[in-house]
Amino acid sequence: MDTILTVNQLSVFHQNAEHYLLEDIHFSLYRGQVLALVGASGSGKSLLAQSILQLLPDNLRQNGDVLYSDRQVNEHDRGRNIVLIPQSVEALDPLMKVGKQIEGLIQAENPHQVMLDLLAQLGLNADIATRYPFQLSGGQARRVLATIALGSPANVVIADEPTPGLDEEAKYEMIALLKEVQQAGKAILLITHDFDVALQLADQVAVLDQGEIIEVTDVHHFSGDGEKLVHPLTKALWQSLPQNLFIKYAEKT
Ligand SMILES: Nc1ncnc2c1ncn2[C@@H]1O[C@H](COP(=O)(O)OP(=O)(O)OP(=O)(O)O)[C@@H](O)[C@H]1O
Ligand code: NI
Repeated sequence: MDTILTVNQLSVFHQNAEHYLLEDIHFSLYRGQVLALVGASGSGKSLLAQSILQLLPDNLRQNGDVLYSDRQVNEHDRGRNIVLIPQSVEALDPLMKVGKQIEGLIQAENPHQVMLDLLAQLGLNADIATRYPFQLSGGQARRVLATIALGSPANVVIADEPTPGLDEEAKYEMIALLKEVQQAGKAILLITHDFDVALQLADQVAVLDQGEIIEVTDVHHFSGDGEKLVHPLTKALWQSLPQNLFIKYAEKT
């Protein structure tokens, strides 16, 4: 398969300390693939996204490799080759109309038309383009964020916690939006602590624990008793899903 993003021996640490926040991270993301990165709160998921995007806070440093198409990622890749779906519309410019912000990302001869097509594709009325971010409903906002990923020329999309605090319906809408992004041929690094969302979207799942990746595995390995999973924590994660607790209970009775 064709690798689009490779992370190799990546570490992130405090400027003045020996302590590692991420240690020896390695994985590959293939063209058109969804890799879910799961892990508990504080395990380092967002830091990993920031280090891939070269956006770490000033007090942190990184070393190791982040390769886009076999060369080191740099700031110019941001937005062009690798794009972040922000967690909320708060990441948008509050003073600029939504349509202009989407258009700004589109590299096509007629960005306005492409923007209108994308809105229509996602079931949004064209007048959304004339609104400011604060004038969007929650559902509209999520779709606008998805247009950012679809409109950008980037082949790699990083989605950091796209489904926090959403009710079931909104969660499934976000999953459907991300599927559209994937069908557009983009690779997605899906960061989530909602393991259920990861299983619905991902081809591969990487499990992060205290700054280290303990397992990268095919999503199909999450089946049965988890006998194809290697690390005890990965197995525990699988077995803790509500539907699996039910299976265990049913087997015992
Ligand atoms: N700028 C920083 N300086 C020092 N430590 C930081 C900084 N940013 C994050 N950390 C620490 O790094 C660890 C990983 O944080 P990170 O935000 O990546 O976690 P996460 O897995 O995304 O968690 P969540 O699921 O809650 O978003 C945490 O212990 C956090 O306190
Ligand atoms: Ni986070």
